[in-house]
Amino acid sequence: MSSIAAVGESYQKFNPRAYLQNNYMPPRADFSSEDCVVPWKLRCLAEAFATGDIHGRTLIDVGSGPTIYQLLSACDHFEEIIATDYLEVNRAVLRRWVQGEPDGFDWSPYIKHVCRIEGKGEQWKEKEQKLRGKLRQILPIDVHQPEPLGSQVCQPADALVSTFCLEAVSPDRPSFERALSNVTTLLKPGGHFLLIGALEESFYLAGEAKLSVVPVSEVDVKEALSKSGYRIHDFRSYLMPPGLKIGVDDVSGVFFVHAQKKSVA
Ligand SMILES: C[S@@+](CC[C@H](N)C(=O)[O-])C[C@H]1O[C@@H](n2cnc3c(N)ncnc32)[C@H](O)[C@@H]1O
Ligand SMILES: O=[N+]([O-])c1ccc2c(c1)CN[C@@H](CO)C2
Repeated sequence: MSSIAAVGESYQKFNPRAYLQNNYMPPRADFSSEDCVVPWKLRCLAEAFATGDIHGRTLIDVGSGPTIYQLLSACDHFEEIIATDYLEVNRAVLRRWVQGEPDGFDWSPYIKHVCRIEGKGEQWKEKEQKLRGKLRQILPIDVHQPEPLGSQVCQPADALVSTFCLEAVSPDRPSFERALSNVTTLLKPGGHFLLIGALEESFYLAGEAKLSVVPVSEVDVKEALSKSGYRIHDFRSYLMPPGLKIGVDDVSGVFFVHAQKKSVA
């Protein structure tokens, strides 16, 4: 079995609820301290969109998983947001959230926090409804395919977001770079890409699943982006404090990149 096929096989055991419990509940989701990793991620995204440089008709989120936090600051700047994931179990979690089904994960602390740091006086229920209204497509994706969205005819998006996907689904660095190149075909020239990921991580747990991760450094990420024809506007790193190393992975830190796909020269 190819190493990429092995990755796909390992994801069959991925448990969304366990994944959310591990990464999106306290201690990693502690909104009382700006030093905590989840507020840091939300601030990076809010500040990137607050520049006003990133806007348009369509934004695609690559490898959404069972989470929506990564779209909260985007939803004011795009008419349509397309979420994507490899697993139906994750796409179903997102569909249930969009439909407002009661038994899902409680994202309200995240929505309240983003409304607070955006400082526009927006009510959290307003932002929740706005995102639900814009999240119109939840599509299957495979970043290892040259056309990651397959036959779904999608005109290139104005922007991409992707959080903790590429390194978590690539068996090695060449595969990581190819996946980035593949997803870049989804983005129009001049389009913006907001990428968040794990630094120097080799595995993470999601219930029964133990997923392999290709360890990447800042330099690796910058090199991959440069090879795929991006200009980097902003690159930030967060060092995972010992108190947030809770055994669910061996992540050393988190990176945030605001990159722009060069227009054809
Ligand atoms: C670590 S999770 C990231 C979830 C979410 N974006 C976040 O910020 O927590 C990685 C996601 O990549 C998805 N995935 C697995 N294989 C993939 C592939 N070949 N192409 C695209 N996504 C894939 C998984 O289903 C999972 O939802
Ligand atoms: O600290 N965090 O907020 C956080 C959130 C999600 C994830 C991590 C850390 C580390 N592992 C990745 C999967 O490779 C998923």
